[in-house]
Formats: sequence, structure tokens, C-alpha cells
Amino acid sequence: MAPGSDMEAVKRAKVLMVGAGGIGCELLKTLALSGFEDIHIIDMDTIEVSNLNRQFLFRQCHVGQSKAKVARDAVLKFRPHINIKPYHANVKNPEFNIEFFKQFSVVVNGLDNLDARRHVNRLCLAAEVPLIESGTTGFLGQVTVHVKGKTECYECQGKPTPKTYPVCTITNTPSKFVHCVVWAKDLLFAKLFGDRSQENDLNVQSSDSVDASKNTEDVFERNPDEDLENYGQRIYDHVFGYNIELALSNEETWRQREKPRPIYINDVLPEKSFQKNGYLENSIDVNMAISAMPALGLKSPQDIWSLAENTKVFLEALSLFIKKRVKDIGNLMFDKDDQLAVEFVTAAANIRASSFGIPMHSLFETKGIAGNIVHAVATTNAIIAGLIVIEAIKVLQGDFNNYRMTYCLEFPKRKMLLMPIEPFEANKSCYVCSETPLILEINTRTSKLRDFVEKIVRNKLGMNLPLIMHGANLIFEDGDDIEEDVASNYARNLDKVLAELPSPVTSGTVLTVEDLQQELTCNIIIKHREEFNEEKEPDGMVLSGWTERANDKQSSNGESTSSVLTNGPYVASGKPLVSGTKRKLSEMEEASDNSCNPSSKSNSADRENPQQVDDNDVLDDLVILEVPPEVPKKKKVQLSV
Ligand SMILES: Nc1ncnc2c1ncn2[C@@H]1O[C@H](COP(=O)(O)OP(=O)(O)OP(=O)(O)O)[C@@H](O)[C@H]1O
Ligand SMILES: [Zn+2]
Repeated sequence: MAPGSDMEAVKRAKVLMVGAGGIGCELLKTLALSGFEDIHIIDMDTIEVSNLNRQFLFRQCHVGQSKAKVARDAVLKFRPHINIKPYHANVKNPEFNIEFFKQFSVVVNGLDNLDARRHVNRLCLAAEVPLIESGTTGFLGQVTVHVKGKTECYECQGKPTPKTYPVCTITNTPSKFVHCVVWAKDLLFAKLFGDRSQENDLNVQSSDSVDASKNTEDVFERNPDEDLENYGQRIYDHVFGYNIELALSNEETWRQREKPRPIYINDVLPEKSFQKNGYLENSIDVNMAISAMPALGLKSPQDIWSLAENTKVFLEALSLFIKKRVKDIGNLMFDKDDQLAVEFVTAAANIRASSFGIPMHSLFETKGIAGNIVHAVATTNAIIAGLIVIEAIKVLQGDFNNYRMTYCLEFPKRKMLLMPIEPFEANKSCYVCSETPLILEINTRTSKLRDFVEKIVRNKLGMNLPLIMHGANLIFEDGDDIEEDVASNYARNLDKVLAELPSPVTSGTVLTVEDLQQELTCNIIIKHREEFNEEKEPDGMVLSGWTERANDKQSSNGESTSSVLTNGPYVASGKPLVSGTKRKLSEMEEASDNSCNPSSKSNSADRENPQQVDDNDVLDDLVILEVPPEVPKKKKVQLSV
């Protein structure tokens, strides 16, 4: 319960809690027990069995029900007289507009993805409602306070891009198991079962291998009269045998690297023992999740399968997708909760690993890597929830001098497990909370409006329902209520290159991009540029102006400083809130690893410092900096007395 003097503000407050998962359950309980009496909850999910170990407001009997509603009911049992209003919905829905947000005294987030966090940040800014943000990953966590006009907004600091890898490392020169998993998941799985119209680097081999592109054009298509067994073997031999042979033909690549070994099915299963086992014929219990393992006698997800077992799982899973899930093919995205997908990816990653002399892993481990899973720690969620409530109370009291962003560390430093830091002031060039224009370097003669909308407006700027204007001309708009002829006009525009739009976009053009729901407007100055570096600038365009980089340099990292944290990972301020799901290979880039250059063999051992959470490459939800921010160079908020 909040101290007596705080109680009035707490009792009167109307709180919006977004997300009723790991942090949200703790938060709702702590809010209720601290004296809050009017709480609205938005969560779009239903309860899953896997939530029960830490989302303690939920029980087995609630599986399948709305998290927001069940959380409300659970808390009303011990605080029956308070008002809790649940919304089983996506916070990005239009009903949660600025007017809706304005009714609240404070918004508290218990979310798990960047997209929703950015959206809530924008609505809080527009509605002028204070926001308390939070995030946890394993033992690490953080809480930040965002009050318009007083502190930075959630987006004032650049969000780190998730851990990424150069395309050539994935396609040609994997050196770690994670590279094989990314290949299996984002290339092979996507190629066989995903949207075939999407670009896919699976076939990229050495640039001089003319045959590669010729031969691989149709290889993933199943011929109409081809039986499943032949198809599976053909794919196997192509990706693990033929493609590796091709890669080997580029001798320069292997001058300083271990050569991979091509693997053909006849080498692994000379007797075609999988046929004898009847792997294609096993009937599947329709009530069970479709799985390749039972028919092959593989029981434990913790076991590391042999090459032969991986080969059988590969063939069986491929066959099951075609026999049992043919409707999904063409639309599938890898999902860590899809057993058959995990089996296929595990097998494919292991076979590739074996080819490159990389140790193989179990299905359990592969699932963790492929799904970016960092196991949640209930106590971290509880600590973070407590800190959120403490900051919410300060915000309600207007106790501006005492706002703190707080980091929860894995190991105590100077006997402190929680690191409180004064909040930063707003970044004057933040495109979200200031009006600074952005600059986009782009090839206006080759890039289509669609590329601009997808890569910049949606991905980089996080806009939900964008509207794009060139002067007074509307060139694109998204929404349900657009008339048919206008919509088909926009659709035509999307397929045009920028310079050939009805009002041509060329160097010097200023585009205005708006999201009315988020009440966000940005001006983007276009600069034509002919060429881009495929590895370093995979989008084929570069957005700047928002001095994310400058901030990074200024802040912490350079001058900041507490020696307190020097040896350990440090959770960067305001950052750990990046979603770690479904990355495209085209977005992949790993700054320190330029393995495309054959002479720059990456020294993975150097990078495998167990102190840095880096390696298993599973920590996408949290940003770890190697240098701690003690005395941030970035200006702190001027505290008024
Ligand atoms: N756009 C959104 N609108 C509403 N709720 C959201 C939105 N995005 C995420 N959430 C909710 O935020 C919560 C985050 O909780 P948490 O991180 O514990 O994830 P989880 O889905 O419960 O667990 P896990 O990902 O480990 O299975 C989830 O309940 C999720 O439904
Ligand atoms: Zn900002």
C-alpha cells in the first residue's frame, strides 16, 4: 500500500495497463495492492499453457480465455471493490485513439514488442499522458519514465537493431550453429513453405557460378508427377550436396577457412533405411500435433540426433508438410510453437552444421535459438512491476525531481542489483517528439513507392495507417474507408518507381508522411543516390537525420560511466524493448563480422565472450552494451527545484 500522503493521488488515478503477460500479471496485482482503484487493461492474447509458470493470475482451467478478463477476475477476488475494466484487443485498434488515452492519469506498459511500444508511446505523447515503460529478459530488466515536456520519449533514443548476420555468412560461410539455424529457418523453410514471391537468398552462391542460378530456379518446385520420396531426396541432395560443391568451387572463400563437406542422401542412408522404416507411410493420430518424431522412434527433445536421424526427420517433416499441411504451404512463417516446423528446422540446421564441422544441437536447444527464447524469470518480472508502480506514484504526485529509470542487473555491482538513473531530456532531433525532418538517401529511379512504404514508413517509422503527401498531392494512403477508384490509384502508385510517380519524387523532394491515428507527422527530404552497399545497406536506402547515432556516441557509451558496471552487461537505457521475432535475412548484418571478405576470416572465438550475452544470439528482447553509462554525456533533465 502506498504511504498515507500518496494515497489520495493513487486512489483518484485512472491507470491504463497495456499487456497482461509476465510483467502485466505482477503489475496488476501490485497496482491493486498499492491502492489503485481504477485500472483498465488491454491485452490481445488468450492464455496458453506455457504462460502458467509465471503468469500467476492464470490457472490451467483458464487456458484459451482472454488474459485481460481472467486477470481482472483473479484480482477482484482479493480486491473486490476496485474497478478493473478489461479489453481483449490489440492496443493498435482504432478505438484506442487519442480521446481514449486522454482519460488516463498514467499508462503502464507490460508489452513484449517494439511495434506496440512505439504505438503506445505516440498515443501517450499525443494525449499528453505519462508513460511508464518496462521490459525484462531473463534476469535483466528495466523501467523508464516518459513524460512529455519533461523527459525523453520512448523513441528519443535509437532502438538497436536485433542481432543480425551478413547474408554471405548465412548462405556461404556459417561458423556457428546459430548461422545454420537462421539458414534453415529464414531461407530453406521460407523457400519451401513460405511466400515464394518473397526474395530469398538461398541460392546465392559465388558470383561466378552461373550454373547455380540456372539450376536452382525451379529446384524447389515439386514436379506434378514427382513422388514425395523423390522430391525430398532431390531437395536434400541439392541443398546439402550440390550447393556445397558449388560453394567449394570458389577456392578463394576457403583459403583461410575449413572447407565444408557436401552431404548426399546416399552417403547417409545408403540402404534407404528410412523407406524400410516406412517413414512415408506412418499414420498420424489426427488429434495430435503433427510431428515427424514419433514415427522415427525419437522421443526426447533434449537428445542430439545423429546425422542419419536428422536426415530422416528432414525427409519425414518435409513429407508431412506436403501430405498433412498442404493448405499452409505458401503462407507459412516459422513459428516456435509449430512442432513440425521446429523439427524441420532442427534437422536442416543440424545437417548443415555437420557439413560445416559445427557441433549439432538438440531440438530443444534449436527451438530456443530459432524462437529467440530467453527463459523468463518470474522474480525479475515482480521486481520490475514493483518499480513501475513506484514510478507511477511519483508521476501522479508530480514528484518530477525523483523520477528514475532503473535497470535490474543479473549480478550486484557495488552491492546494487538495481541501478537508478535520472531520466534524460528529450532528444531535439527525435522525429517522434520533435519536428525535425528526416533525410532519405534512395535511388529514385529504381526504388518503387512500395519499397519506401514497407521499408521506411512501416518498418523504420513504425506507422500503422500511413498517408504520404508530396506537396498538396496525396500519393498513398492506407485505411479501410478509401474509395475503390482511389485505392486502385494508390495500388498503381505502389508499383511505380519514385521518379515516375504522377508527381515525381526526385532529389530535393520533401515528402510528408503522416499517421493520423498516432497523430504523428514527419517530413522526409529525399536525396537521390545511385548505389548502395548490399551488405551494409541491405534496404537499398538509408534514413538519417534523426541523430540516433549521435546520441549513441554522446550518451553513455563514451563518457558515461560507472565503473560499477564495467565488467558486466549493461542494459542500455530505454532500449531493451526490441521485438525478436521473424527477421528477414535481408535485414541481417552483424557489425563485427564481415565474413564476406574471404581474407577477413572472422574470429568467432574473440566474440564468444561469455560475459556478453551475445552468444547464443537469442537475446533480442534486450540490449546489452559493453560499456556502462554512468555519467551520461547526454544532457540530463534539468531538475527544477
Ligand atoms: N499490440 C498489442 N496489443 C495488446 N496486447 C499486446 C500487444 N502486443 C503484445 N501484447 C501483450 O503483451 C503481453 C506480453 O507478455 P509476455 O511478454 O509475458 O508475453 P507472453 O506472450 O505472455 O509470453 P511468451 O511470449 O513468453 O509466450 C502478452 O500478453 C501480449 O498479448
Ligand atoms: Zn522522442
